[in-house]
Amino acid sequence: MTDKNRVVIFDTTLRDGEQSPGATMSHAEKLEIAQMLDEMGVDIIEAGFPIASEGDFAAVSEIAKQAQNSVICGLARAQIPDIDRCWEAVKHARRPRIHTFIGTSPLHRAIPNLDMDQMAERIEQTVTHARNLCDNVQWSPMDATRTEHDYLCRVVEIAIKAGATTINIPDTVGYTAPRESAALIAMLLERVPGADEVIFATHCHNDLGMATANSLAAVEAGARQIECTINGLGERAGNTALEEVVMAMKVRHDIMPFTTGIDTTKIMAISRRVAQVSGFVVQPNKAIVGKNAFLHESGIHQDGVLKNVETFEIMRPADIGLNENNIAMGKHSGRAALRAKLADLGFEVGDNQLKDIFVRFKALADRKKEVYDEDIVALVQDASANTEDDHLQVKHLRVVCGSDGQSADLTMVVDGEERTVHATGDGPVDACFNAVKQIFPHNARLKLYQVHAVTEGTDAQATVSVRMEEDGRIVNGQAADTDTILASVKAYVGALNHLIVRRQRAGKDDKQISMYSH
Ligand SMILES: CC(=O)SCCNC(=O)CCNC(=O)[C@H](O)C(C)(C)COP(=O)(O)OP(=O)(O)OC[C@H]1O[C@@H](n2cnc3c(N)ncnc32)[C@H](O)[C@@H]1OP(=O)(O)O
Ligand SMILES: CC(C)C(=O)C(=O)O
Repeated sequence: MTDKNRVVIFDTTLRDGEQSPGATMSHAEKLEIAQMLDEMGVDIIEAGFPIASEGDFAAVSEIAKQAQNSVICGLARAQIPDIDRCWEAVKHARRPRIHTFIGTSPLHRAIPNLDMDQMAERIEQTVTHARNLCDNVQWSPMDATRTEHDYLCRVVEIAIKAGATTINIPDTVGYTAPRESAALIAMLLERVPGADEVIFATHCHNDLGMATANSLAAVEAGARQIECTINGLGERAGNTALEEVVMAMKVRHDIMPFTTGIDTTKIMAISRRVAQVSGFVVQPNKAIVGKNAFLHESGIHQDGVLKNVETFEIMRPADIGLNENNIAMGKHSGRAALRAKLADLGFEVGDNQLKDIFVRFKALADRKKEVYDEDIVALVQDASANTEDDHLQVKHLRVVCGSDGQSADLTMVVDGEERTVHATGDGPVDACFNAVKQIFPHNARLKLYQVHAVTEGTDAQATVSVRMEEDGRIVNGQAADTDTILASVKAYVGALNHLIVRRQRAGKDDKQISMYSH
């Protein structure tokens, strides 16, 4: 890399992001997100942890084959079988990378029960092994920010000598603070022989809400790779959010004169898609991608923005791909306007998909006075979440609720066969879910049921997220409708459809599925 101020963006949405409990993505969803990351200019995609499961291995291999520009990286413990498995998956990429790690702090050294010398030897062996397979090797001392400085310098030097080309310094538990984060990188650059021949990376978690600040401080001290995820997805309080560090360096280029290869106009589209496939809704006041990030509601702000937008906006919505070209959508709009609106919102759809979304759009426009951008996003997401190929489909629902009790009459199509049941419950949603369970008996546990109004007004669409768990497998379902109860049933059924696919993929035979469904 020739430009000394170019910061490499390493996205780990598909690895560390997917480690958030419940954020598991399907194979197809991972491929789609990887393609979006590749197209938006992410330098390195950490696509998964190949030894973790057959599914992870398959996803990393496919992403490696599909990637056009990004380096494709897989994670491996400091163990030879992990590294071999990782290489088997990433070797298909035009530009593969192996990322191997081990916890170096006193707390983490105790886990594999290695003393300082034994661990140093393990690092030397495993990094050498990785480098013999691949000429692009990243090494991480996990929990670096709680590792003794002398020992950290010693092991980083060993990793560099063994052939690591990137040294990542993780703040695994989100413990550091900006000044300390900068000082740690500066210390390593100054003390470790060979430090100037590798790239130093920063990998921060957000437990104290400082991941973005800590990452940027590390860059100011000389790190040139930031590890991050879309929407800050990740374990516990998450990882550094890609959109935050990238936009911070763009907007405050005057004091942080660093560049990235990211096409920032693609941020909104990928943020929405990651929120949908992970089931992690973005909080409205989230920096950059929150629904309110560019909204001005109070009079003084509105007055200021009308007179000069810069009074209350430090970046343009268009910079992150937010539509400023307001084509008003309603029941008189046609396919051309819908296609243009979808493109504005970052959705490229084929003719068949457009046809399907258009039918749903017209049905919505008939029911709703105004159709907002958020409604259209919900519509697209609903269309891609619930399709005609699904094993279970909701055909008809009638709900009775009120002070005299609640019941549901539900008709569903199960693998082509129509079934109708009547069920009661503790509330209308409970009655509906009981009806679904009568039609498709299962033992999956409901882990999350969340309703979110897409826009204001009593005719607003509701997006409903459902998360379920069966034998450690976690699946999500999402749906949108102006009828909250119908959206709930569709989301619940969507999660069950994912579960069926997961069971089939895990080798659980179709017999069991049909046994449950009779
Ligand atoms: C900070 C991070 O994000 S690190 C990445 C965390 N991500 C994940 O763990 C997700 C994927 N993980 C998995 O699927 C599983 O944990 C596997 C497949 C990797 C391992 O599964 P298992 O063999 O059943 O081991 P288990 O998870 O119970 O315990 C982890 C083992 O790895 C060892 N280990 C953990 N990290 C490392 C490391 N970096 N290098 C070498 N060994 C390690 C532990 O010592 C323990 O081995 P031990 O029981 O012999 O002491
Ligand atoms: C594997 C490492 C880089 C990690 O995810 C962490 O330390 O948080």
